Amino acid sequence: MPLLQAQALSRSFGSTRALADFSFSIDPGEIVALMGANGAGKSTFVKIISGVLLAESGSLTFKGQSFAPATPAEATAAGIVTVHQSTDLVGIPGLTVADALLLNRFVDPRQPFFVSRGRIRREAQAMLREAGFDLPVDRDFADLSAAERQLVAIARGLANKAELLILDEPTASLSATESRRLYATLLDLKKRGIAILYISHRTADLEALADRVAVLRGGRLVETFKRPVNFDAAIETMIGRPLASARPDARALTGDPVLELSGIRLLPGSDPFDLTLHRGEVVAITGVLGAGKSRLLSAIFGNGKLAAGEMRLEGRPYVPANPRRAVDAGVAMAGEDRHRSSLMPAGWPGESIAATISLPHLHRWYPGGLIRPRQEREKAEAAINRLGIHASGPNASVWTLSGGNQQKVVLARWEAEPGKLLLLDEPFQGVDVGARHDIITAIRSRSDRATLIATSDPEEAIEVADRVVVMDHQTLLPDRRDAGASHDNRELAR
Ligand SMILES: Nc1ncnc2c1ncn2[C@@H]1O[C@H](COP(=O)(O)OP(=O)(O)OP(=O)(O)O)[C@@H](O)[C@H]1O
Repeated sequence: MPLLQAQALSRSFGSTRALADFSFSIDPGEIVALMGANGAGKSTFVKIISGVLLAESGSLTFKGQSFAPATPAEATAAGIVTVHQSTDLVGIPGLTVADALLLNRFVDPRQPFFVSRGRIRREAQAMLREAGFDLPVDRDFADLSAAERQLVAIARGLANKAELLILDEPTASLSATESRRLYATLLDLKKRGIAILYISHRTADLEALADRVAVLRGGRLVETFKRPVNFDAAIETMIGRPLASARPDARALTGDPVLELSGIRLLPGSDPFDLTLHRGEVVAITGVLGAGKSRLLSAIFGNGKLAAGEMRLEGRPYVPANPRRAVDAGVAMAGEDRHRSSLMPAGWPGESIAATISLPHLHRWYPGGLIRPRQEREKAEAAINRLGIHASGPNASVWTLSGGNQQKVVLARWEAEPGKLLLLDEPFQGVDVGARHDIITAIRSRSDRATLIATSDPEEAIEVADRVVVMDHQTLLPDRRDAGASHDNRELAR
């Protein structure tokens, strides 16, 4: 008997059919992946089975019983646990691993939880033992790696007696090593009969884990692929057309130097390094979380100071006092955290796609301070077509878009603009394979600027860049620091 069965589920938002006649089932101990372009309806399905949204029609059964959770608490009580990325707890000072594990209990008004530290530690240790994870309960939660935080979130879910675990892009910010650790844990849970519904745009994840891959397009289930999955065919089914060769040839470095970094120390004690970016070139920096990738990009963008070293932009000394100065000098950046740094809050006047795209350009496009809505709309329409943004139009709120489509709007701000240097920090988080390919093609077609991309995914680095450099402990790895040699870093990046 299937653990969960969905029959002809449908759900619309205004004129958008997010899910249409969607039927699906998953057995105990099975890992099924949902694959679909941005906006295909994956999250909508997950929200219906986890009690966040109601379907307009269709039905669900769970363990043979009819099932229609009206709240997330109801779904969790039945054994359906959704693991969200647990980065949100990082900002709470003094929170230990034990606290993070038992957090739901502290805030549950029906079950006040006034207990000693000793009991909190013991309960947390029991939860970790039960999950089979080895984590120190007294460590500061903020000091954990992204993979460890993910494990805390899973252990919390399992303590709720999960029978179906839903993971939405759990590896989005994990390095290859951290991802492999997570795979081993998930395969172990599978052996124990727990079913896992897995959403990811990384084919490496699906290759390692999925018994079946269910492909969605336009809210419908179009095809299910069994292991061993032919991913080329699955991707073609997902985007509805063949994907041209995904790995562009690396090009020779013929352009002039655009950015020259010499003797850079990111922190006072870290090792110095040099790096030169040439016009027309795309360079990717990869490395584990905390290696210093974001710190370097931020410093180049005028956010945060270098401990030592010199930067030159087109041959001239470059010392940006702040991001505004960096933009004026021809440097643009799309940051890692789209929610905090890139989108206007819902309900603000600037939350439309058109306004989001034009916001940072206002002082250049409208020197007189005049907003020209028509121009703004045209820019947005062009971006919607170019990047395949799934939206009702340029005036749609960015908050009604699926995660991957929000990310495309953030990229659209700079991707087609003139400039000397484009900095992208984890630019493809949540972006589907088809769209990523189109964006990479657009980025690589620019011969007038250099692009520096930070990504935790070595495969992505190899796919996008002419050169891959590896960062660790706030420095670029020795012997591979600059031009020429760096092609070999493809090997190293793996
Ligand atoms: N609250 C909402 N209001 C309006 N439209 C919505 C809302 N939630 C989802 N949609 C629309 O429903 C469609 C499906 O969205 P969904 O989030 O399920 O896609 P997804 O497959 O999870 O995409 P992604 O890979 O980008 O996360 C999209 O077109 C989205 O814009």
